[in-house]
Amino acid sequence: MPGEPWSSGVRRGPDGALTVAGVDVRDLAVAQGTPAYVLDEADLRERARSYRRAFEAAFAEVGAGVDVYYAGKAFLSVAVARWVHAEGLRVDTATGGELAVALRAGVPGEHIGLHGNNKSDAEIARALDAGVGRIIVDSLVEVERVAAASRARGGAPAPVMIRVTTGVHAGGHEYISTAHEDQKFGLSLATDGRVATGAGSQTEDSPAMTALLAVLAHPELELLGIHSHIGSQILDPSGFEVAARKVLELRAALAQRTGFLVPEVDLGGGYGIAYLPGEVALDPDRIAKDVAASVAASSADLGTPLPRFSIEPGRAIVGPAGLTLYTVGTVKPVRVGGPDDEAESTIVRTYVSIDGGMSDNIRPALYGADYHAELANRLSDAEPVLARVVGKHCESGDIVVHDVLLPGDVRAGDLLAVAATGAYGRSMASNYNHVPRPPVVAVTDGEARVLVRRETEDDLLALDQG
Ligand SMILES: Cc1ncc(COP(=O)(O)O)c(C=O)c1O
Ligand SMILES: N[C@@H](CCCC[NH3+])C(=O)O
Repeated sequence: MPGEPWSSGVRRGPDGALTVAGVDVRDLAVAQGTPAYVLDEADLRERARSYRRAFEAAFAEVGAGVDVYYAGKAFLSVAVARWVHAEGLRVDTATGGELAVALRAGVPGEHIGLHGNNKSDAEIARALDAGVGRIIVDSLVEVERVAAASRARGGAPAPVMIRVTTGVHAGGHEYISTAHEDQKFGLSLATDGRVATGAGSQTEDSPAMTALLAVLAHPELELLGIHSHIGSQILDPSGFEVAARKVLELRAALAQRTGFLVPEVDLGGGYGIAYLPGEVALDPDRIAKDVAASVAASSADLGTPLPRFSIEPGRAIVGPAGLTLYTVGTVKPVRVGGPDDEAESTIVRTYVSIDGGMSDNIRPALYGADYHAELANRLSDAEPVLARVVGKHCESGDIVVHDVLLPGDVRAGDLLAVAATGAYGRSMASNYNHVPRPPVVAVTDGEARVLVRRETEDDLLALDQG
């Protein structure tokens, strides 16, 4: 330490305690309590900058422009939206709630995109009223719904992208892979026997082509682009190139059919990070160069000029910048294997219970995700034990770290830090067992500042109408 999977501001202080951006975690625990999400601002901003610079440089090299949208679903607060926007990123939102946060942060509407497979009329209306730069349409019915909302406003045509599913399946877990056919997102590129309803065609069209034609048939809509997101926590980048090729083929086919060349292609997010020591995150420079070269080659093959591109990284910007700080409570050795009568071959796992759990990090329970933890308030030379870090919830799957070596003298009152929890931790947190959600505390140049305050029991009781 430091090094992956920790944020770049993590160090061991002279007495062995962790510091983040110059803030001692023991002071943080006293001032903010635990559990607490700790966000290293400089690290987050640097990742935002490096993605933007890498993609701008690589795409400029092949003659294309690119915009980087931060995927707010990973974690969005007003401050984070401001930081990423100040670093030249735009903001991708998935709901009216995320849109509200981006707008509160002062991100201009034209720098915001709105996603969602089931947008409400209110969300569509709010996006149009805010003048969002793009609504990413997820179904054929939504083409009509956005067109009707745009018509009702009578202003400029609403800028839309069509989200397509390319069949490319990438990412760590089925639930976070989003471009295979049998799931709820987007419109398939595969022809499935349906006949196009747009442009008087007699040929069978894919749902994706049908939707593009439907958008073109609506004067209230401006067909801005085609969108593809293939999954999340992707460590093998070849899927991005295959998916991009399929989208560019669709764009060329539409141009051949209608003469309209879609101006933008969004390649989605999904860039994988390191969660464990020894894991290697995708390198933005490498991936940007490879994808840019590949889309340039595909466009040349297809004989179409390059579109403008965009990408939507979430996890890669905020994930490694965050850690969660917990206080250890019960420590319990449990015999988990080996014949009962042969003590020397028995495996003992030490269950280390912390004061949070699946309510602040659902990813291990939901995806089997692995995390890394370290003793944070001190160093110890005690013999390591095989530990499982578990939460306080009434659920045996309430595991935060499946397997980790911790010093054998780990005890109640110690602090544990779990690395790389910045993405999809707070944003997927719940109140299971009426546990209030932890605060998000930013650390910058030796100072700590609360971005999202800790929930209280009063907050929970205030919702209960008796
Ligand atoms: C459409 C879209 N864009 C961007 C993202 C962000 O993905 P990640 O956080 O893996 O970069 C997601 C989530 O997987 C998504 O569904
Ligand atoms: N929530 C997922 C990532 C997003 C899934 C699809 N948009 C995770 O924690 O990995």
